[in-house]
Amino acid sequence: MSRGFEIVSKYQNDGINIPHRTTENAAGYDFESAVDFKLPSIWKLNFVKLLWAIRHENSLSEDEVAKAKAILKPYLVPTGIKAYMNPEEVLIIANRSSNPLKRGLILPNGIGVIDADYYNNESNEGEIFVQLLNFSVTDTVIKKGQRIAQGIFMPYLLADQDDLVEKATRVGGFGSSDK
Ligand SMILES: O=c1ccn([C@H]2C[C@H](O)[C@@H](COP(=O)(O)OP(=O)(O)OP(=O)(O)O)O2)c(=O)[nH]1
Ligand SMILES: [Mg+2]
Repeated sequence: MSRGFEIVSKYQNDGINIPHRTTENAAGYDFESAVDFKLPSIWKLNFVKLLWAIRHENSLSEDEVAKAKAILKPYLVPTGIKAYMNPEEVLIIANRSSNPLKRGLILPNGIGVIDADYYNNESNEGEIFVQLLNFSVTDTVIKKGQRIAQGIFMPYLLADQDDLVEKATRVGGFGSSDK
């Protein structure tokens, strides 16, 4: 086995491009968005009211809480891509440097960790998603095919105590191993 990318079944006929490097020595394979989307600016949130309520222990209405949660919740950008790799390798998803500068986009998880056993998992076939938040003052529009993040394959090391805990089989992502 080696490492590489495949298109997830449901996107087979959607014109998805396999992640690619743009220059000879680029470390990152650029991932494109599989959809058009608009990310609202987080400043649409009424921070003054929110802070006032927290400071003065006034409770917010259910509507206000729901709106705040919706705006502050990271958007999961589908890529239509899955990645296979050797067991002791990982794919690190990192932001593009131009994202915060030009588009106000950050990865709220810092980096994304794509595990080798995420590939072809039973719940979503191992589709890679990129978490994004828009901290700029305007909404950001991203078109299908626009590059949104980069993936870097890396080897990882095991700790001496690794065998002490029995390992489960991965069934999905985003908290699927929570008890
Ligand atoms: O930006 C990301 C981060 C993770 N994942 C997928 C691949 C990864 O293998 C899986 C689990 O990620 P992680 O272990 O970081 O998240 P978790 O919250 O610990 O979820 P789990 O309980 O499923 O391990 O989710 C993505 O598609 N994009
Ligand atoms: Mg995990």
